Amino acid sequence: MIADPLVIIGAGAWGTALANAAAQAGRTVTLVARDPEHAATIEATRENLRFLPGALLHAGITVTADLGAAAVARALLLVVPAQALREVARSLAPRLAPGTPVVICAKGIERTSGRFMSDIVAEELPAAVPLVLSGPSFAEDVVRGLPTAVVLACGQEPVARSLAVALASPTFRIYHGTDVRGVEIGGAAKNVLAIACGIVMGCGLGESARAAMVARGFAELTRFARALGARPETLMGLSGLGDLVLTCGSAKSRNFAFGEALGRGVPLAEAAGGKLAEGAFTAAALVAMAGRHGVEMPISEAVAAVVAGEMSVDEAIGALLNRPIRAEHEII
Ligand SMILES: NC(=O)C1=CN([C@@H]2O[C@H](COP(=O)(O)OP(=O)(O)OC[C@H]3O[C@@H](n4cnc5c(N)ncnc54)[C@H](OP(=O)(O)O)[C@@H]3O)[C@@H](O)[C@H]2O)C=CC1
Ligand SMILES: O=C(CO)COP(=O)(O)O
Repeated sequence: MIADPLVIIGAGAWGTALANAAAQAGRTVTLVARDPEHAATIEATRENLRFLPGALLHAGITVTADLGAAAVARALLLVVPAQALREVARSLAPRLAPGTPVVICAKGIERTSGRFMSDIVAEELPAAVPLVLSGPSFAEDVVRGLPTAVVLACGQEPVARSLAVALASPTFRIYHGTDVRGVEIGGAAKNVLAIACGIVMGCGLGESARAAMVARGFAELTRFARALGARPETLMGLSGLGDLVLTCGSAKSRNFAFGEALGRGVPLAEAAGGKLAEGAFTAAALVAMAGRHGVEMPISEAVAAVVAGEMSVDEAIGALLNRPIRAEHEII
C-alpha cells in the first residue's frame, strides 16, 4: 500500500511518538498540531517540549497546524483524545479523499453518546476506511525506539495487513487483524481498569491485590467484549491483556497515576495532575453499555462511581471486597 504522505492529526505525546515510529519505518510524515504556536515550536526545536520532552523528532517529519494537509494524505492517523475525536473527524470530512484509511489511535468511548471511536469515524467520515491501532505502547518508550508490539485492525483485512507493513519497524512491531470492535474495547476498558489498579496501589493494598484486580478486570473486560460480539482471543492479545498488564503495572500510565493519586487521598479535581486520564471519561459510558448488554462489571462500576464523586475510594473498595463469594467463572 502507498501510505505516503502519512498525515498524523494530534501533536500530543502519542502523535509525536507515532510520527517518529512511522518516519523510522520510512514514511513521509506530516504531523498536525492544533495550535500554530505549538507547531512552530516543534518544527523549530525538533522536540515536543510540551508533551514529550527529551526526544528529538526524526528529520523527515514536517510539522504544521494546517488541517488542509489532510487533503493529500494517503493514510491518516487520528491521535487526539477520545472525547475530541468526533469534532476533529468532522472538521476533516470536507478535506479527506474518499477511501483514505483512517487509523484511530485514541483509546476510549465517547461520553455523550456512548459510541465507540470506529462508530464515530463511520458517522463523521463515511467515505473513509476506519482502522484501530492499540496495544501496550507508552509514547516515551516508542519515541526512544524501545521495542514493543501493537495490533492494527480493519474490517478490510488487506488494508490492515498492508498498512501494518507500511508502519512497522523492528522495534515497532504491528500485528494485524479484522476484529475492530475487540481491539477498541481492549484499549478503552484497560484505561478504566488501570485507574482501579492505581487506586489499589495508592491505598497501599499491596501487589497481591493488584494482581487479583488485573485478573478480575480481565474477566470483566472479556465478558463485556464477548457480549458485544468481539472475539475473545482478541482480548487475550496485545490490545487486551497486553495493554492491561502494561497500564495496570506502571506509574508511567496516566490512568494508573490518576488512580494512585486518588488512592493517596488527592482530591478528584487534582488527581490527574493536568494530564489526560482517558479512563475517567470512559468509565461511565462503559458501565452504561455493559448494563444495556446485561454484563456485570463491578470493578468498572466502582471506578465510574469514584470518578463521578458518587462514592469514596474506601466505599468502592469495601463494595468490591464484600461481594458474594461465587464460583470463579459463574458471572457471565
Ligand atoms: N501517550 C501514550 O503513551 C498513548 C496514548 N494513546 C491514546 O492516544 C490519545 C491521545 O493521547 P496523547 O497523545 O497521549 O495525549 P496528550 O495529552 O499528550 O495530547 C493530546 C493532543 O490532542 C490535542 N487535542 C486535544 N483536544 C483537541 C481538539 N479538540 N482538537 C484537536 N486537537 C486536540 C492536544 O492539542 P493541544 O495541545 O492544542 O491541547 C494535544 O496535542 C488518547 O486517547 C490516548 O489514550 C494511545 C497509546 C499510547
Ligand atoms: O495506552 C497507553 C499505553 O499503551 C498509555 O496509557 P496512559 O494513557 O494510561 O498513559
